[in-house]
Amino acid sequence: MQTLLGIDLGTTGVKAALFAVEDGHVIADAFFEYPLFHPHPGWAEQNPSDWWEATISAIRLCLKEGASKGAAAEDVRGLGLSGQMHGVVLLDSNQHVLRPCIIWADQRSDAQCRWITEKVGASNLIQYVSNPALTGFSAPKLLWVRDNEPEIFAQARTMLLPKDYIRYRLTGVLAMEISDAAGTCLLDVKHGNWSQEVLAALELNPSLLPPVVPADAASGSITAEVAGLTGLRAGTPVAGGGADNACGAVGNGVVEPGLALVSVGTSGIVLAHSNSPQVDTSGPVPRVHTFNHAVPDAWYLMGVTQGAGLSFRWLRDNIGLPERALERWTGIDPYELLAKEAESIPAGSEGLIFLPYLQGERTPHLDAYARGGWIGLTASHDRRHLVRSVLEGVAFSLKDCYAIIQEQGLQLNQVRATGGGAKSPLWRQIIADVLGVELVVTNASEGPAFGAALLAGVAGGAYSTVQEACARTVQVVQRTAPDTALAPAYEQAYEVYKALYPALKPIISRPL
Ligand SMILES: Nc1ncnc2c1ncn2[C@@H]1O[C@H](COP(=O)(O)OP(=O)(O)O)[C@@H](O)[C@H]1O
Ligand SMILES: O=C(CO)[C@@H](O)[C@H](O)COP(=O)(O)O
Repeated sequence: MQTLLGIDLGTTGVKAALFAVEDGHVIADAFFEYPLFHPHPGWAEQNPSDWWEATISAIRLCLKEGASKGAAAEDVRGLGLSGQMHGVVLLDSNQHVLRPCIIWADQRSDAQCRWITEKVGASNLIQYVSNPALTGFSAPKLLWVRDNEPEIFAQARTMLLPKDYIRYRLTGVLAMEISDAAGTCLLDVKHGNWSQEVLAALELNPSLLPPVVPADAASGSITAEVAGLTGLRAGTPVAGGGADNACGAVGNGVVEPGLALVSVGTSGIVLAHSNSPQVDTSGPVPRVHTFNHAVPDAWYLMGVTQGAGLSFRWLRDNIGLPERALERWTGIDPYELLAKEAESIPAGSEGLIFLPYLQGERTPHLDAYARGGWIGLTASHDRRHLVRSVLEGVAFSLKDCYAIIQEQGLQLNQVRATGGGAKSPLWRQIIADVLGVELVVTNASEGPAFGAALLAGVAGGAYSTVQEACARTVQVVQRTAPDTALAPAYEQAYEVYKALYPALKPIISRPL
């Protein structure tokens, strides 16, 4: 059987999944977690060596399960990589990692964002890279290292993004794939090459950046050493792959105008496919990002909620302790138990509002220092209200993203839902109700790993284009219609939610 292997290097862990070329069905999968470190409030780091070990373990386990079902490792036609965006991995002249990766969620580089904006000029920056300087992006993180760890920066010869580091370990090739490179704030997103203007203004040596490679073509192949470690055939092609959100879009068939994606992972996003690199010009600074898609000559507009699934995970780990304990004995998913409790509370959580700004916020506030919280607590609220209000608060933040995307004049015919949070029927329903739109779920249960595998299929010639790959393999399996009877309750709660950030900004937006 001809197969494709997709790897998704997420924030929580890495997934490897094996798919049939013919119809995209899942043959086997494996998932390994790794730690996330917060050495200071607002900082977020991971160890590339943890990613690498987990990736090898996931590939081995996935291929073992595949072999037991008749899918031999030697028949893997190609491997595709997807990963969390924006993280900075620095390598020295021997390609050794110099420090832990500063990941997308890290908020330490606000001063560097202001410096970039001043040096390049706010409007020039939009002209050159189509996006403002935000703490989430890579360039400010790189400059933070230059400003604060000069001895490490002096040794740095190459900057890679998380999944591109895994590419290097799998193939020996140093490259940055285009949809991920778009999130560095150094890529000319309109033309798909490094912005020499921005590099010069920031006094960055262009040799730090590896070549930009396409998403749907081979970028290298599995080395003999990795073949020995995993059972893959040496020489198996490794496609460029894509940023996790771009691969999530491909895996869900969001590869043409009119389609949008809502993803509830650690972060939450709303993205819409676009055939041009259009930028949000309705405010002083673009509040949604313009990035290259993993589809050639296409882009997407994307709004980001920094703490979507993160908020629910925080609640599970700090308030859902009984459910966590029960999980150890019964294996029952604590998220499901907590969501069950929330079902008994009416829409709007009886006036309790949660602000999900646990690691700052991007869309719409672009505020690295924003902090979260509950507002409106009364003695009649109980734990169930806490849970429901978290799910609703994340949905309100996604509505902020969706509203700005709608303002861009893109015709949106269908919104597809994906990510760990979208597995929950209650959370999906709340998001559909709050956005006032039907949410469609596809068979892409493996999310970005599926998209990455489809890109490998295009690279290896199994499919002629990304669109053809999606047409052959992606199907709609479920629809969640908005409950119009609940619209007034949610609209009322959203009005309060929207008023809270500006009112509380002087108190909740303070350097950490
Ligand atoms: N059964 C579930 N019900 C509701 N939310 C869930 C469930 N399982 C996972 N999640 C949410 O999904 C998040 C992880 O999503 P995932 O797409 O795996 O994230 P990432 O790509 O960031 O690692 C968790 O933080 C949690 O909030
Ligand atoms: O920073 C962004 C997008 O700009 C995040 O979406 C990261 O790409 C991480 O994604 P998840 O791990 O939450 O899926």
